[in-house]
Order: sequence, then C-alpha cells, then structure tokens
Amino acid sequence: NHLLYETAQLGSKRFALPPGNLGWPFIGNMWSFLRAFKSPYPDSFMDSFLSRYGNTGMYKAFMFGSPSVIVTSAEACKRVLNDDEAFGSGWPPSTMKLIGENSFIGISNQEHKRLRRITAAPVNGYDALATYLTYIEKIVVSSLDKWGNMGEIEFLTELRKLTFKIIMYIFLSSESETIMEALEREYTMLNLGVRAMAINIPGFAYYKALKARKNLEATFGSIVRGRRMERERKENSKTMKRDMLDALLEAEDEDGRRLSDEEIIDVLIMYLNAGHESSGHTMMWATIFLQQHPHFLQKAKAEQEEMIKKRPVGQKGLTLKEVRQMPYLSKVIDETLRVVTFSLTVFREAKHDVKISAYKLSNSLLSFLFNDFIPKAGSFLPFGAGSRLCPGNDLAKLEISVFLHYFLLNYKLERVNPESPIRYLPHSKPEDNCLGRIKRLV
Ligand code: HEM
Repeated sequence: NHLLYETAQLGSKRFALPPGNLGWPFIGNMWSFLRAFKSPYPDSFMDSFLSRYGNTGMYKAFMFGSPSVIVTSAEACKRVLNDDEAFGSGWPPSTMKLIGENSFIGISNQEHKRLRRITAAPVNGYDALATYLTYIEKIVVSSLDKWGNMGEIEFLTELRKLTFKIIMYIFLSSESETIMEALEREYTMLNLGVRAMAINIPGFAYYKALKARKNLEATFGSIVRGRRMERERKENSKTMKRDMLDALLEAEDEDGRRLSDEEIIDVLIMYLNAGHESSGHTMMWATIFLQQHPHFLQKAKAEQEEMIKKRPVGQKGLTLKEVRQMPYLSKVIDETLRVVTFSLTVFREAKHDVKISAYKLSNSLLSFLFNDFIPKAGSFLPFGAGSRLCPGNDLAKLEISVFLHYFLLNYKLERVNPESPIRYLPHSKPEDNCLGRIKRLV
C-alpha cells in the first residue's frame, strides 16, 4: 500500500490541507519518524497519524526539512506519480547533495526525459537483458560456489557485492575487484546518510556520507577521464566493446551539446547506487522468506526442476524465455517486494496547488509503501509509476530470478542468528547482515 508525502505551502485558499501536525519547531516530525524506524515497529510512525486523524490517506507533516503532506492511498499516489504537469522531483536538498545535482532527481523534466531515453533501453530492453543474462549467470554461479567454501559470511554484504559487479559491468565494463570493493564501501556510507538528519558535523552519518560522495566523485571522475582518452586514442576502432559509459559520452542533444564530465559522474553515481542496493536486499529477503516457509520453498524449487526437465538436450544455462516463464518464482519476488518495501519513500514537488480528493497538495511530496495492504488491482507499485518508473525493473527481476534459480536448485542458507533484530533504515535488513553459511545441497 502506498503512502506519499507532500510538502505543503501552508496557508490555504480554496481547499483545506489534509489533517495532521507539523511536529516540533525546526525538526518537525523527524524525531518521531526516526524513533519509529529505529524501533522494532516502524509502522508506529504512520499508525500515530491514522489513530489521531483517521484513514484519510493524506496527512500534513514536517519532514526532511520541509512542510509536507504524506499521501498513503494508492489512488492518490498514482495521481501524483502520473501528473508531470503538476509535480516534479522534490527530494530534499540534503539528499540531492549526496545523489548529485545533475542526477535524475536534480534536473528539469525535459533533461530527465532525454537522459532516460539514452539510458533506459540499454539497461532494460530485451536485447540488452539477453546479453546481460550470460554475464549474470556466470557471476551468480561462481559467487555461490565461492561462498559455499568460505565458511561464515555476511550474506547481504556478499549479495550487494554481487549486484554491484553486475551493474559495474553494464555501465563500465569493469571487473576490477579492488575498484569495486572500494566503491561499494563508499556507497554503504553514502546510503547511511540519505535518510539521516542532515547534520554536517564530524561523527554524524550525513557528514560521513558527504565525504563518501567526494570519494565517489573522484573515482568516477578518473574513470570518465580515462575513458575519454582511451576513446580518442582508438577513435576509429570498431572492435571496442561499448557499454553505458560510451553511450553517455556519445550522447548529443538537438543542439549538438554533449554531457559534461560532471553530468556523467552524477548519472553514474545515481545508477550504480539505485542499481545494486535494491536487488541485493531483495535477493536476501526472498531467500530468508523462502527458508522460513519450507512449503513455498518446495513449490518454488519444484518449478525450477520442472523447467530444467523440459529443456532441449544440450542447452546449457538459462534463456531469457525461461526466466520469463517462472510464474511461481515471479510471485515469490513480487511478494518479497511488497512485504519488504525497499523504496520507502519517493519525493515530489507540486509546481502549483493541486486538489486530490478533498485536499490541497502543494510543494513537495514523497511516497512510502505501507503495510496495511488491501490487494486491489493497480495498487502494487514496487517500482513506482509514470515518467519516473524504475528503469531497472526488468533487470532487477532478471538478476533476482537467476540468483534464486541457482540457489534453490543447489544451496541452502544456515543463519547464525535467525532471530537477529531488524534495522529499518536506510533499508530493512537483519542487524547482522544475515550472517550465515551457504551450504551446497548433497
Ligand atoms: C528490486 C529492485 C528495485 C526496486 C524495488 C526499485 C525501485 C524504484 C522505485 C520505486 C523508483 C521510483 C522513484 C521515484 O518515483 O522517484 C526507482 C527509480 C529508479 N531506479 Fe529502481 N528499483 C530497483 C532496481 C533498480 C535497478 C537494478 C536499477 C539500475 C539499472 C535501478 C535504477 C533506478 C533509477 C536510475 C531510478 C530513477 C528513475 C527516474 O527518476 O527516472 N533500479 N526504482
């Protein structure tokens, strides 16, 4: 179920703002938000609005430094996500500083459209996915094999490295372990700052995140400059392998303007972040949930075994057609996405006052996915909707399906602390990063 927020220009004319409260001076509702999300009951944050103001689906609040409206009903969320005329990106300035002013959350709708055109098909198109499948499969098989021999591992940490390798390969053709490990560590710091209070003082998460951002900028900067030089040297070489960085370096607008290094760096920082955290966490949760429910695990495994039996003799590995015909596994992934709600919030800014239901919304807005889910067609939006629908949705489902295919057929996870408490920020995960052993089935 969806829950959107909106920053409101207080002082209504024709319509009333939704019910709610603006919390404490300066910090608004952030304290109760952080308290709830650092407790075992994150839902208590929204529950307090529900119990005080009723199930109106929209609530006035003060979040992330702005007066806001939280929108919780799927209907209202869809209205907002699909109305580009009334709403633009509205992420808090503190987040923008971390993700980049030239990234998709900082640029005009027109520029956003252009960069989506350049980047979406090469990430998510059928041909692209068919090409990536071979690489994803290779890396999933070798990673599982390696983890099987490693003893105790932080399963989530390893999965994040795995998904990071995949997105690095797609964008930069890079397979260098050292670069990857260093970048991955910086991303962990960056993300801890994204939903923290924007306190830029040594020791605070946001301060460390800004430092991580600087390091990411420096590394990507040297990668972009290096590639420009390499391309100049090999100007006419047809044998050069092309990846997303080449596409970004070649892109021109109607006036022949090319993207600057700064613009490319921000797009890379954003894509590589969005493109690995989410799928890594989803792989872990799907594995945990399946193991907690052996009946569903057996059904999911049986589907994979059945599929392999039907394969033509001589076929090695998965085909894209097979991956798209795993109805049960696909439901397992959807259910995981629904329960886990990886994208807790998205933010939008109203360009002018907008009336939704009986309420006025203005300024900026963000969405939560909420857990009192009443199944209704069109109310499940794990990848968002409208012009900012996740451009990596098919890639994500492909990665997760390939991983679960090989895991279910050959491995099991033995957790060290199956009752480990859960952390909800920046993303839900067991506190011990799912410490355990990956064991090969005999
Ligand atoms: C389970 C995995 C994933 C989930 C749940 C997820 C979820 C989302 C959601 C809800 C949005 C919409 C944000 C908004 O409306 O402001 C989004 C946007 C985005 N996602 Fe994903 N995502 C996933 C995987 C990926 C992958 C693999 C990539 C990389 C290719 C990716 C790249 C992006 C980018 C670049 C955006 C910004 C799009 C824009 O503003 O136009 N995501 N994602």
